[in-house]
Amino acid sequence: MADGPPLVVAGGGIAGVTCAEQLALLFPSRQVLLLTASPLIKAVTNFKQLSKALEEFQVEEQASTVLESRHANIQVIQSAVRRLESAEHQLWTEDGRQHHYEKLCVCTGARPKLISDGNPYVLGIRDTDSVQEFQKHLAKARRVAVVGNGGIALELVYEIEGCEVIWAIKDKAIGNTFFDAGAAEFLIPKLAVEKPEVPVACKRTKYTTEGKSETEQKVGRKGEDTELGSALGPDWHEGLKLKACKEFSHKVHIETLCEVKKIYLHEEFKQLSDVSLAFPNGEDDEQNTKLDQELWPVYIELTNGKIYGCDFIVSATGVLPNVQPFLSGNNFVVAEDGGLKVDDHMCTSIDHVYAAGDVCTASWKHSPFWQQMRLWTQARQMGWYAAKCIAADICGEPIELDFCFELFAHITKFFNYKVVLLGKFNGQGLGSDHDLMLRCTKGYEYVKVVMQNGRMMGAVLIGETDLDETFENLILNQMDLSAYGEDLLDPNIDIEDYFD
Ligand SMILES: Cc1cc2nc3c(=O)[nH]c(=O)nc-3n(C[C@H](O)[C@H](O)[C@H](O)COP(=O)(O)OP(=O)(O)OC[C@H]3O[C@@H](n4cnc5c(N)ncnc54)[C@H](O)[C@@H]3O)c2cc1C
Ligand SMILES: NC(=O)C1=CN([C@@H]2O[C@H](COP(=O)(O)OP(=O)(O)OC[C@H]3O[C@@H](n4cnc5c(N)ncnc54)[C@H](OP(=O)(O)O)[C@@H]3O)[C@@H](O)[C@H]2O)C=CC1
Repeated sequence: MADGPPLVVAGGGIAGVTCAEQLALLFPSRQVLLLTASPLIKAVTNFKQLSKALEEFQVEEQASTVLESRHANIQVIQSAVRRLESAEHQLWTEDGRQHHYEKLCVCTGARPKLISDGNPYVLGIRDTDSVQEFQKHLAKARRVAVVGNGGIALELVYEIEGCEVIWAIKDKAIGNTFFDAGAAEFLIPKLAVEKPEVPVACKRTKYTTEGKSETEQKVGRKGEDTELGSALGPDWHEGLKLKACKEFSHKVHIETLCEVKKIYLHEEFKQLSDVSLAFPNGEDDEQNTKLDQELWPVYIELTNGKIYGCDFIVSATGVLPNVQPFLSGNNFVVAEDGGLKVDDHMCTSIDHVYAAGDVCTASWKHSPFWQQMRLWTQARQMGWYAAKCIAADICGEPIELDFCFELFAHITKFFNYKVVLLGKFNGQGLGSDHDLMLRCTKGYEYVKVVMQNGRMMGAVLIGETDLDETFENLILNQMDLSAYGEDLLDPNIDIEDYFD
């Protein structure tokens, strides 16, 4: 192996592992060091490009030895980075060791941004440990409050069974990070019906811990330290028991246009006089009255004046990039959302330090159809592209921004529907200067396209619409579609024949 300081990657999630693997392939005779706080790493397997922008892959939690056996030049050190001395090209890990680097890529992910830190009744969901904690609480729960209106909240309210859910959202409609009110309206009826036994199959990223015995999984988990593991991802809830003690499927009560004003532990709540508790769905039935005469472990007061008792609260309120060990003594430029700012070569503001995945904020001038969202797909793409940029820098070669940053494309599943989001799917950044076209068949599909000057800028496709690839092409080629008018979404016209 060649002499000289190694190429170092910090973080064993999708971004870090993809970056390390790509570096190992690009520089087979150089040492690549992967420093990670978590004992298990996340590897992408069975990667398939479904179309120009949509991709499918599986993610496996693996022991670090599996990665080392795949790449002889990768060494994994399970110890968190504690300090970076960028001027000296060196960093220190928790185990007291010092590591020199030629190039460093920071891929330390993010952690839940909780509405209340240190409250034992407020849980966040990020990694295997936090899910186990959640499951433990849920098993005995009668009522849980979910705060937030993004990906985790959408998944949880649908997946939780046998427990009342109070869902508190800031917005008028559910799922604000992914949907508009129309799509929300389409999805809501699913909360009133039983969950199907067999979830819909959908081509997209999938999360597995296959190939590991239960013992290995236990051994692999971190101990009592407070370090975060890698983020979970698609289908993390599949195979998990998210069922509480009651016999019903869903019982979700949504409180819109409100935030959390205060959280009381039951001792504090008992001291309050003159307060009355709210009932889910406003029902003052016998059962509810009986429930609310009991003491709850925790009470949540909303800005709309209502107070609900519950067993615990899930704060599904977004993430904060894990940047702390890198900031002190270094002049990183940090974006408003707390991420390390990176340019179109994934370079941070510090020489020879790159960043990728949830920890970074893409601060280049974006393509008109792309935006950053902290998602698995983007973590993989950024990790891969960061390695290419590092290689180009070492070899003194130019490199252009990768095509994957041309078009935002995300496949996921909500409420057991396949969901595809393309481009400016919510008219992001377009102001009022855009039109919407809709096609909706209740319980079957919801199609929305965002148009500007006759060109397609984005789309939301819920259900089996088969329009993914055609719309992806129409957004990318910016064809003038004015002449087609409403025909564009006419279900009796085979749109693919027009454009393929
Ligand atoms: C419950 C849940 C469901 C999700 N569902 C989806 C989904 O359906 N689709 C989708 O696209 N995305 C989903 N996401 C988001 C997706 O999981 C993340 O965007 C993605 O995993 C981020 O990858 P990453 O490598 O940047 O960070 P992470 O996966 O968070 O990995 C960060 C790594 O850095 C390590 N680390 C942290 N600090 C240090 C340190 N100081 N030194 C060394 N190592 C450190 C951690 O141990 C970890 O290994 C979901 C996230 C959650 C929490
Ligand atoms: N299927 C998928 O693709 C999934 C993706 N994920 C990803 O995992 C990460 C974590 O998910 P999640 O935590 O749901 O984050 P998201 O960013 O998806 O959503 C956070 C939500 O919480 C709201 N919020 C923020 N602060 C508060 C507050 N103080 N009070 C009330 N609401 C608040 C946000 O509103 P506002 O936007 O107005 O600030 C937003 O609705 C995200 O990157 C997400 O994209 C997670 C699950 C599934």
